Amino acid sequence: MSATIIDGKQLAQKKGEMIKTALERLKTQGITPGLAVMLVGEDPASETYVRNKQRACERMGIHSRLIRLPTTATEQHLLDHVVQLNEDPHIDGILVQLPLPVHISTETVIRAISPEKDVDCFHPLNVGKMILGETGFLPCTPHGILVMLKEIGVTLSGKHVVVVGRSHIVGKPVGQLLLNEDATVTYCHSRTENLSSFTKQADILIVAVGRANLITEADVKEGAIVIDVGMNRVNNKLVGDVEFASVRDKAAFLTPVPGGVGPMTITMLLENTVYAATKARAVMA
Ligand SMILES: Nc1nc(=O)c2c([nH]1)NC[C@@H]1CN(c3ccc(C(=O)N[C@@H](CCC(=O)O)C(=O)O)cc3)C=[N+]21
Repeated sequence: MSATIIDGKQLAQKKGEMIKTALERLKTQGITPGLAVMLVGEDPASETYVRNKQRACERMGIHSRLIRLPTTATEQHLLDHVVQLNEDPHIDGILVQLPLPVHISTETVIRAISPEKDVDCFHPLNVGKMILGETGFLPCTPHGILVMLKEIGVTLSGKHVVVVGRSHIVGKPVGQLLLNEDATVTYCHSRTENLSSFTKQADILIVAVGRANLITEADVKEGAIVIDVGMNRVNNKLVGDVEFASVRDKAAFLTPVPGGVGPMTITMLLENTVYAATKARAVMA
């Protein structure tokens, strides 16, 4: 069997059209949602991601503002900017690109972002609401994955989802989102013993570790759905955490890297920005 490749780029475009319609409606009410992105330092991967986010905003007609700070910026300096953005009526969403330099506390900076403008859904208040299944922001990458799974029409209720990785940005929240969809969720991570014995049980395998080719065909059940969240640069080429060529012959569905989860992440960020704007300005999108 050769897996159906889930085209994240195409799906992101399709969802993008819907967001565009909402934006046009907002425009007629004189509203242009605004997103502020803060980038500290010069990490080349972060530069690429931020550029992609900005381009997406431009394409959609979302006002975007990039705030660049040098690696040497102090935590207070960053916090001052966050406070300013919290109060800025033109800004509906604030995203602080991670990772931050080690001398800055990520936790402190994220807590400083107004929960109403937290389009990443990283603030503890929004994380809590998400876990409780309350309405509000959903984290971008996990939400993008959920949308992909819904698009292929899989029933999530009762399915065994195995998540490899427990980061605050992908692993932990994606498991919680799928738990809310009545999936049975197993978390694996760097300390898991006999990883393969778990991954082979997965109906849906989500890999978000950051290690090229960690998962091979031997780790996957025949007919599984495999979602690859990895972004690894190997010999100047972007590859995921899943060995694409071999897993493709065993899985029923597989997401590519690039062109899978990445583009969906950006589209969900735009959706959150529009959501923030409609909430803040008490209008219907
Ligand atoms: N506060 C914060 N929010 C984030 O959402 C966030 C972050 N920090 N730090 C880093 C990760 C990573 N991330 C990606 C987004 C898009 C692509 C993406 O568009 N990828 C393209 C390829 C990009 C390329 O060519 O390098 C693709 O997969 O097709 C990748 C990775 C968001 N993150």
